Amino acid sequence: MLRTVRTTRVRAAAERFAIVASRYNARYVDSMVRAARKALEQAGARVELVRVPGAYEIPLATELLARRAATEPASAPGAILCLGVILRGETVHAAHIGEAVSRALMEIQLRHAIPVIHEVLLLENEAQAAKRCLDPQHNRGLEAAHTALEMARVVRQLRSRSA
Ligand SMILES: Nc1c(NC[C@H](O)[C@H](O)[C@H](O)CO)[nH]c(=O)[nH]c1=O
Ligand SMILES: CC(=O)[C@@H](O)COP(=O)(O)O
Repeated sequence: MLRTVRTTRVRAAAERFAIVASRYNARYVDSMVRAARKALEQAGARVELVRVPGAYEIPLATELLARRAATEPASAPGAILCLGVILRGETVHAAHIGEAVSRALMEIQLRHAIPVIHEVLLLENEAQAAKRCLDPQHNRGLEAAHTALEMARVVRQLRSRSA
């Protein structure tokens, strides 16, 4: 008897990534968001975008996304991309924000074992921002997407080895 075997190709669920991006200096941050989102979606990923007022608010949204991943594994992102632009002004406020955000993002990454991609840029002036956010050759949002894709793979591989 001829038996037909029907193979069902089950598409792996599209990998998820989250982007947390500040609205401050939106001309530059939005360009990074567009580049990151395009690269991730071209890689077949689904992207959740969370916008916050300024760079200083990025860590809280990142922490809440990481906590949700712990209680809802299906929502766990392969990585969280943090995008922002901090421009130095007349005071040390910019440096304080940059230092606090960098420390917080590293703590979140290690506490939750979720890659947190840090592209919250502390810059001297708009020329530096234009080069890193508007120039396709140097767009740090694209860099963030590539790093996110690679780190998601690294974490998957390490977890499968220890399983
Ligand atoms: N000056 C910039 C800020 N300042 C705002 C802070 O991020 C924060 O929203 C405020 O201190 C209230 O908590 N934010 C940026 O992202 N970039 C800047 O250049
Ligand atoms: C990083 C900022 O918040 C920036 O706008 C602060 O500017 P200033 O140091 O001139 O108050």
